[in-house]
Amino acid sequence: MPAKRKASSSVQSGTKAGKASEASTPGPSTPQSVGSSDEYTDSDEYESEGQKETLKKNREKFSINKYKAKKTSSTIKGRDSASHHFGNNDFSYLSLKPDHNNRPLWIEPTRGRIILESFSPLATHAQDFLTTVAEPISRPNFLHEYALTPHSLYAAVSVGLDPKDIINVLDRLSKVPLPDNIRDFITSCTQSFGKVKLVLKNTKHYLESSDPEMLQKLLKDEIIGPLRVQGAEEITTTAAPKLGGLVIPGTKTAAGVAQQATDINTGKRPTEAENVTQEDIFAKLNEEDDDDEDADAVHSFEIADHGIETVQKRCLELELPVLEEYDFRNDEANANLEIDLRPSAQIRPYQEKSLSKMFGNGRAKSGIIVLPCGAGKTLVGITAACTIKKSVFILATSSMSAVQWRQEFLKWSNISPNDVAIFTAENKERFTGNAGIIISTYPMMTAAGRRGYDTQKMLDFIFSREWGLMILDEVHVAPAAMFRKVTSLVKTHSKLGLTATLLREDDKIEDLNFLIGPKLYEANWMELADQGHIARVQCAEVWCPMTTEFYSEYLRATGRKRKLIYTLNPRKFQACQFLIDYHEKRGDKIIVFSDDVYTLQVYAHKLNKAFIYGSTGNHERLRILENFQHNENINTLFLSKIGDTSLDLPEATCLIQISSHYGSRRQEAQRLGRILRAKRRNDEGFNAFFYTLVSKDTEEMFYSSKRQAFLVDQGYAFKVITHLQGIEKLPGLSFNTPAERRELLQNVMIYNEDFSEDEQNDDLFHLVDKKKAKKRAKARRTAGTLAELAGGQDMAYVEQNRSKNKDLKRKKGDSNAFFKKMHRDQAKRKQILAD
Ligand SMILES: Nc1ncnc2c1ncn2[C@@H]1O[C@H](COP(=O)(O)OP(=O)(O)OP(=O)(O)O)[C@@H](O)[C@H]1O
Repeated sequence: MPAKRKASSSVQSGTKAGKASEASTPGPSTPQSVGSSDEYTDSDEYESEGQKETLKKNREKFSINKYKAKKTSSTIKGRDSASHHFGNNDFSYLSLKPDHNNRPLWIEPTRGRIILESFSPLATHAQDFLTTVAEPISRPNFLHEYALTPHSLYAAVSVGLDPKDIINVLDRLSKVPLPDNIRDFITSCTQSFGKVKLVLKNTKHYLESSDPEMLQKLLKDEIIGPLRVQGAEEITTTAAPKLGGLVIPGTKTAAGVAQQATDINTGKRPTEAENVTQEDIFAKLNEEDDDDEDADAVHSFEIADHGIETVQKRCLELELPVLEEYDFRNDEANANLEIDLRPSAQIRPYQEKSLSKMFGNGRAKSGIIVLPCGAGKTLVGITAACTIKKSVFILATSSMSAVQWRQEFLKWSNISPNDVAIFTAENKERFTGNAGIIISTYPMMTAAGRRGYDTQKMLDFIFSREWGLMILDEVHVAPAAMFRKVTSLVKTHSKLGLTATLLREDDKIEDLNFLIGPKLYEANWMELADQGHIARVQCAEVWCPMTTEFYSEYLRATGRKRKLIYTLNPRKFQACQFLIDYHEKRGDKIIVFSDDVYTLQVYAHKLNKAFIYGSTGNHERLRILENFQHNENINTLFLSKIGDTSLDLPEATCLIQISSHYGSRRQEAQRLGRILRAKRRNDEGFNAFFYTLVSKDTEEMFYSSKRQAFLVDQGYAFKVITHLQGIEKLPGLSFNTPAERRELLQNVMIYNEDFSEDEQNDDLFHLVDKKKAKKRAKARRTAGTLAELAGGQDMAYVEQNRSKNKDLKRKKGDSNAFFKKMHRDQAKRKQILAD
C-alpha cells in the first residue's frame, strides 16, 4: 500500500517514503502530455482494423467489471454514520472471522484486490499461492497488493490448479469470508480456461479436452467444424499424459505445483509452529494435484494448420480460450537437440520457480517470465531450452545481444558451438545438425521490403521448419504488429517471453496475453535483494530550488527551452557536484544519466568528467568504459540514455539522474537495473545509491513522481532530500556567484541547437514498428553503441538520421565560446585517459 511522501532534511536522514500522489507533488502546473513520447498510436500497432477489433473485444471480455459486487440490502445494512466518509471503500459490512488474526489476507469484493500482510507467519506461503493465482500490483514492506484478473486465473489453471482449490485456499487465508462475487468471478473465469487445449503432436495440431461433450460442441460449431482435418478419425481418445515427473536441469526437484508445500525461495520445509495452519491450508491443494495425475482419458480431433488462428479466435468468442501446450517429450517428429546444463550451473530458487510455472505439468506452456534486471533471465531461457531439447529460435534486441546469448549458451550448457548460430546483418549462419539454435534480432526478422539473397535464404530456412521453443527477449518492447508477424511466420510449439519491466505507458502490455501467453511468474525485487541476488538500493529524490533568474526564465519559456532551464538549474548542478564528491570519497563508482545531450556535455565538461553519448566513437567509448572499470582515478561516468539498458558495469554502485524521459516508469526501472548487478552487493552492509535530482516547483517534480510509481510498487522507498548538508562548504562549488549563474543562463538562452535530436528516436518501437521501416532502414546510421562495447548493444539506440548527424557535426564546429572551451577541455581529458 503506497505510503505518503515525506520530506527529510539531509542525506543521512532515514525517512521512508512511498508513491507520491499527484496532489502532494508541488509544482506550478500539471502537464497534460505526460509521457506522451511513450505513447503509441493504434494505427502503428496493428495491421488491420479487424485485428484491432479482436484485441479490443478480448480486453473487454476479460475485464473484471462484469463481475462487480452487487450492493444488496445486506451489504448496505452494516453501514453506519461514518460510512459515507469512505465512499465505495467502506467494507465494514464484511464480518471478520473469529480467528482473523491468524489469517494473512483481506479480499476486497469490488475490484478483486487482495491485500496480504507480509509480516504474517503465513506470508511466504500465501505469497507463493498468490503469485500463482493473482497479479502482483504493489509489494512494499508490510502490505502487498494483488489483483485477481482473468489472465492470472488463466495462468493458474494452466499450471494445474482447480477453481475449487483456488476458492478454498483463498477462503482459508482470508480474514473475511470470501465474497460471493469473487467466487463467481473465479468460477466463471476458470471453468472455461484450460478445458480446451491446442496441442502440436508430430507436426499436427489437435484440439484436446478431457470432456468429450465439449469437443462435440466445438465440432458442431459452424466455423470450427469445417476446420477438422477430413479423413482423420472424428474424435480420438487416448490415455491422459502422465503429468509431473519432469526434472528441470540445474534443479534438485521435479517441477510442478506440488512444490508449493515447500518454500521454494529458501528451500525450507515449514517450521513446527507453522505446520498446523499451513497443512490445513495447503494439504487440500496438494491432494487435488495428486488426483490430477490420475486424470483419465483425453479426447481430441485434428485441425488443419491453416485454421489454427481462426480456431483460436473462435474459441475466444465462445468463451473457451484454448491453452497452448507443447508435449515435447512425446514429439517424435522433431529432432532432439544435444543440450544439457553444465554440472556447474545451479539455477537459483526463483529461476527454478519461474520455470516450474512453465513446465508445471510436464508440457511446455507459452507465457512470460518477469525477473528484475540482472537477475538472470538469460539462464532461465537457456534452462528452458535444455528442458525441451528441441530446436530453439531466439529473438534478441540487437546483434550484440545476440552474440551475448550465444556466449551464454556456450558458458552454461554443453551445446556444441556448431549448433548455435547467429542470424544478424553481420552473421548469417546455420547450425550443422538436424536440430539447433538460431539467435536473431527483431529488426532482422521484421524489416520490410526486399531482402538480400543470403538473408532471404536464411529466412526461408527459418520459416520452413518447426521450432520447439521461441524465446523473446525484452518482450515488453515490441508492439503487437511485430509479434503477430514473427509468431505467425516462425512455426514454434512454445513461446517464452522474458522481461524485467512488463510495462508500457499505453497499457497495451495486456495484448501480450493473447499474442505470447499469460504472465507465468513475476519475481519479488525486494526478496531477491534480501537474498543477495541483486543489490540493495537506497533511492532518493533531491529537491533543488531554482535560482531566481532561472525560475523567472522558466516561467516564460516553453517546450525544450523550459526543460533545458530546469535541468541546467545551477542548484541542481551543485547538488550533482556535491554528490559526486561525496560518493567518490566513499569509494563508489558513479554513473550520471542525462537524457539531454547538451546538459550532459555542460555538466561533464564543467566537472571535468568522461562522458559518452550517441555520437561518441566506438574506440573512445571502449577506452572510457575500461577506464571506468579498472582505473581508480576515473570514478564518474556521464551517460546519455544510450546506457539505459543492457549495460553491464558491475563496478557501478551509485547512480545520479539529472535529466530523464518525462514520466517513463520503464526508463526509471531500467536505469536502476544498472546498479542492481553491483559486484559488491554481498559485502556486509552494502547499499547502492540511486539519486534523482529534480528542480523544485517545476514540472520535473511531477514527472519524477510518475516515474517512481513502478519502483515504489516493487517496494523501493524514495527519500526526499530537501537539503544536502555541507553543500555550501564544498571547495570549488560551481556557479556559486551571480555572475557565473548569469553566464550559464545566457548560454542556455542563446543555445538553439537540438543536440539530443540524434538520440530522439531511440525506441525500439520507432525503429521497427512503423510502415516507413524501409525508408528508415536507408536513413539509419549504424554506428556502434555504448552497449555494444559493453557487451550488450541495444538496437533501440541505433542512430537513424544520417543527415541530422552530419548536421550536428557541422553545427558543433561553430558552436559558441562555451562549447569551444569544452572541446578543448575534452581533448585534454582524452589525452589524460590515453596516458
Ligand atoms: N544461477 C546463476 N548462477 C550464477 N550466476 C548467475 C545465475 N543466474 C544469472 N547469473 C549471472 O547474473 C548476471 C546477470 O544475468 P543476465 O544478464 O541474464 O541478467 P538479465 O536478467 O538478463 O539482466 P538485464 O535485464 O539487465 O539484461 C550474469 O552475469 C549471469 O551470468
